[in-house]
Amino acid sequence: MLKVANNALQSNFILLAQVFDKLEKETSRLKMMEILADYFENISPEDVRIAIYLLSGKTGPSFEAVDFGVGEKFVIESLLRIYGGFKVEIEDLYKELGDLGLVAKNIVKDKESSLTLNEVFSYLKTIALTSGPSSQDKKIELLTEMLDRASSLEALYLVRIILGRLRLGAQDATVIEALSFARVKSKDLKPKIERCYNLTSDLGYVAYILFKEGEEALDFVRAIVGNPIRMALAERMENPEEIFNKVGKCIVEPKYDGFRCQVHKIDNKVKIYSRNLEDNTYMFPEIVESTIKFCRAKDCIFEGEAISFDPETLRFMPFQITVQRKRKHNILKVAAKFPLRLEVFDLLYKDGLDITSKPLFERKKLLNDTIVKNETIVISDSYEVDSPEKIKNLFENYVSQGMEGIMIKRLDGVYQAGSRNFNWIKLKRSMKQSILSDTIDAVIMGYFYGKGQRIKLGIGSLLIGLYDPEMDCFETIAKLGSGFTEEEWMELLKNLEEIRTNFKPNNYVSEINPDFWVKPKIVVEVEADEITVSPVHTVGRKGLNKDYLNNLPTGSGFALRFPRAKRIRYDKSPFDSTTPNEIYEMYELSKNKKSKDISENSVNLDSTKLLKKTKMKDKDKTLFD
Ligand SMILES: Nc1ncnc2c1ncn2[C@@H]1O[C@H](COP(=O)(O)OP(=O)(O)OP(=O)(O)O)[C@@H](O)[C@H]1O
Repeated sequence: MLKVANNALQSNFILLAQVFDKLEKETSRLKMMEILADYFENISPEDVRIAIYLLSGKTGPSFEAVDFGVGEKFVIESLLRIYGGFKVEIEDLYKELGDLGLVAKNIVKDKESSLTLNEVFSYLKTIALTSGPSSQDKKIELLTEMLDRASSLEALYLVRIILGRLRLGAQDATVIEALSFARVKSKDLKPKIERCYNLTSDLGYVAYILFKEGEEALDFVRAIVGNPIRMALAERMENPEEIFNKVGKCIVEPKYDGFRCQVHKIDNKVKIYSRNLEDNTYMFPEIVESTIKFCRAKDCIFEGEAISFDPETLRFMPFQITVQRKRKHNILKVAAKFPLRLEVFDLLYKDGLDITSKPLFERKKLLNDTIVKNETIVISDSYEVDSPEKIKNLFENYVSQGMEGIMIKRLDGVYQAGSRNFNWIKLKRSMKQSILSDTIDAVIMGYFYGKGQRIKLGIGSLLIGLYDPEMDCFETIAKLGSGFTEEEWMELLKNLEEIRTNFKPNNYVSEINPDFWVKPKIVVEVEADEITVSPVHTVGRKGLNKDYLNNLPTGSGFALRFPRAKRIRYDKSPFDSTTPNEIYEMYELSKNKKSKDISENSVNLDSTKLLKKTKMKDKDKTLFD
C-alpha cells in the first residue's frame, strides 16, 4: 500500500468529494464561492494547496501538463478487480450511464473511507509518474488500491479526475474570492491574491503562503523562474494624439503578427510559454538553442514575438505558417522551409531578481545587456518618441511594411502581469479600416447543422460567445457562418465533434439552442462590421447592465453584426477571450467613430499592394510578409 506520512491535521478526501458534489449541483457563482470559502477555512494550508490543484483535476498548477496515462480500459480493469463480476456487465453499465465516474460510484461499495487528501494526492502523483516497462500493471494496481479504499462518492470523482473529466465550473476568479473570504470574510484580499497569482500562475502556492504565513507575506511574493508570468496585455486606442495625451513620451515598437513567447532560462534549461501559459517549448527548438548560447544570464525570463520568415525574400510569413509548428511532426519540416526569429521586447527577470516592477526604460536597458547579438533572438525595433506626429509616422511606416500596426508603451510603465491597461496600447491597421476597433476572440459554444450547400458538410454555423470573468460564465455574442473555407469547416467539425456534449454546460448563458453544444475549448478570432445592442445575445447582460447600460432596455446584451471568422486562435484559452468590458469599450469607441468623418482618418491600407512595392533592404529591420 502507498505510504504517506500521517499527520493529525490532515483532512479526509471525502470532504473535498462533498465539495465537488455541491459545486456540481450549484449554478450560482456566489454560492460556489461560499462553499469553497467554508471548506478552505477548515483545512490546513497544505490541504488548501492540494485542494486547489485537485479542483482543476490536476496535481500541480494549471501550467504543468499532467498525464495520468490512464485510459478508460484501465479504469474498467480496475473496477472489474473490485467488482469481481463480468467485464461485460461493467461495459453495459457504462453504456447505460455514459460516465465511468458514475459506473465507479455504482460499483464501489459505499463505506466509511479513511483516505486523506494527501494520500489521494500521492496516489495520483505516483500514477502520473509511473512509467517504463510494466507501468500499465502498476498504474492499474495503484488505481485499484485507491478506488478500493474509497467511498462511492469519492470513487466517482477519482475516476473523473484520472480520466481528465472533472468539470466543476468553479474558475480561478471564484477560487480567489473564496480564499479571500476564508481568510478575512470579505473580498479585500482579492487584489493581493491576484497580484501573486499573476506573477506565479500557481494559485495553490499563493494560497499556501496566505494560510501558512498570513496576508502580509503576500507582499513578498515574486515571480519564479520556470513558472509562467501571466502576460501583460494592451488596451486599444485609435488616435495618435489621444494616445500621446494619455502616455506622454513613450516607446513605439512594431506589432508583429506572430506567436507570443515567454522564454524562461533556468541554468541551461529553457521553457517557452504561450499567450495562454501552455508549455510550447517543443515548437521552437531554434529559440531554445539560441537562448542557451546567447543569453548572458544564469536565470532569466524574457518575452517576444516568434515569427517565421522566408529565408530567400526575408519576408515575415503570416501567423498561419508559424502556427503550423503546433503539430509536432511538422516542426522540422516547417523550420527548414521557414526559419524563425524571436523579436524580443521585454525582460521580466534576471539572475534572481524579479524586475517586473521596474520601469520599461530600465528593463529595456537590462535586456540589451542580456542578449548577445545573434540571428534568432533579436531585440525588437523600439523608438523613444516625444510627439503624436512621430507615433503617426511610425504607424504609417510599419503598416506600409505590412505590419499589423504598432505597440505604444509607457516609458515608465511597469510590467503589469495578467492585466490589460494603458501601459501598453495597440494601434492596429484594422482599427483604421473599420468602424470596429479590433477583432474579437470568441469561444465556440455550439454549432448548427448546415443548410443549403452546407448540408453535405454537416455544419453550417457556430454559436460563439465570450467568457465573462465577472460572472464566471460564457455568454453568447453571435452566430458565425462565414469566413472559413470548406476545408477549414471540415477540420473544425472534426475538432468540435471531440468536444461535443449532450447537455448545455451549466456555465453557459444562452437564449439560443444550437443543434449541438460543445465544451468551451476553441477560440476563434472574428471580424465584424459593428457591435450592436441585442435582445437575444447575452454578452454583458448581467455584468455590465448595472454600471453602463442604464439607458438600454433591461435584458439587452451585445451582438456582432456581420461577423466573419479570421482564424482559429490555438494560442488562446477560452478564458482569454475578449471580455464583455472590452466589447463595451469597443462599442463606445465605434459610436464616437461613426459620428466622425471616417474617410478623413482612413489611409490606403491595401497591404498586398504595399507589400509588392516595398523592397527588401536591411536584413535586420525589414522582414515582413
Ligand atoms: N512589440 C510588441 N509588444 C508586445 N506585444 C506584441 C508586440 N508585437 C506583437 N505583439 C503581440 O500582440 C499581441 C496583442 O495584440 P492583439 O490584440 O493582436 O492580440 P490578441 O491576442 O488578440 O490580444 P491580447 O493579447 O491583447 O488579448 C500580444 O499578445 C503579442 O503577442
